[in-house]
Amino acid sequence: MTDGGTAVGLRAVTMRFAAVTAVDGISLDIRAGEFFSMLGPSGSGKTTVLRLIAGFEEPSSGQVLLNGRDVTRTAPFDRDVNTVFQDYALFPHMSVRQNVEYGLKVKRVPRTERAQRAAAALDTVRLAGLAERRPGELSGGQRQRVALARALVNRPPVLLLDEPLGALDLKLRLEMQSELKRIHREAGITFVFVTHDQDEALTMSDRIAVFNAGRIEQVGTPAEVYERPASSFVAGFVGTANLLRGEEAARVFGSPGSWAVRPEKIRLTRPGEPQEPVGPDELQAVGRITDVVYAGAQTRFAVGLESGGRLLALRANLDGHDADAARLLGSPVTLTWHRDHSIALPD
Ligand SMILES: Nc1ncnc2c1ncn2[C@@H]1O[C@H](COP(=O)(O)OP(=O)(O)OP(=O)(O)O)[C@@H](O)[C@H]1O
Repeated sequence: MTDGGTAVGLRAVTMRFAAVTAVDGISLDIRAGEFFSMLGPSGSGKTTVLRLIAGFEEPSSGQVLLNGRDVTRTAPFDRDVNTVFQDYALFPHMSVRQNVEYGLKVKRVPRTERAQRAAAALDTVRLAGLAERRPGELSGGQRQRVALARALVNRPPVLLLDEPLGALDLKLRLEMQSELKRIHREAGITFVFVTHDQDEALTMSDRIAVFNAGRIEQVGTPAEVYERPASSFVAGFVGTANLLRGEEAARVFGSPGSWAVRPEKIRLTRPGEPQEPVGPDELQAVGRITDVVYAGAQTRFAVGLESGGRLLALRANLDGHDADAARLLGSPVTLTWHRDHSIALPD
């Protein structure tokens, strides 16, 4: 299934709810086998797009294609997709195994095959040992795995996941992120994953669509979206933008417009500190530290530039000296970065 064909296609899809345009003319191709994330702030239309793909909504205009077939007016149960929701929606009175088998039973799959497929799905999510428990006897992460197994047992070519990790605490969330990646690899099917968490999208996805107000601002690999954001919105939503505009930008970047540079690309040095030689392709700006945030592994410095504007710089806490970095407030500093890391933005 990783043949790179198109698993899901959207053609100029618009969805209006009374006065609200939730989805505004979106076109998109999701390739078979990819881990595709839809990332954006609350209300940007991600869930609505997922529901349009699942068939829970019919678009006001445009087309939805699954595996090349127009399914715009096809009922959800006639579409080759399964959805995993954030709230799991498990049956509390059934065992884990019964929950997983339920969909197959409805489809009248014979008992032996049902048992085999449920066992395989529970193996995939590493829950084989808990098959006879009820959902109430499981942790949040385990319940999420049951929900996944229940979808995987149908062997859908496309799995839709709506913030499936949203209810988990941070540690469990990180664990489930790598579990989901493994399951995606092993199942070899297309995952369409909705999240508002940029770290989650960056670490898990083959490609990301960044949503803003019902439109897609950029589709690209995590590195493309992070290193080469297509708009100020993307630069700000995925990572820290460090945006300068107009005259302030012109003085630092050498030409007007909107420019950004990622904080970790900036070298911060104080007068008297040993300086690496400044290369011909490096840009520099001078200013004073206006804020210091010690964050353990790294320290975040806000620097008010002499030429106007503010840039954030990150410094890895390599020698532990930043533990008392707050004393550096007000210190003059020089910021240096390679011009390849200057990002010109169209807006
Ligand atoms: N059934 C509905 N009736 C009316 N408005 C709706 C309906 N569903 C969604 N909307 C509106 O459409 C817009 C997009 O909603 P959607 O749920 O798709 O956003 P989202 O990006 O998934 O947000 P979140 O991350 O909060 O789930 C919002 O303004 C929302 O209020």
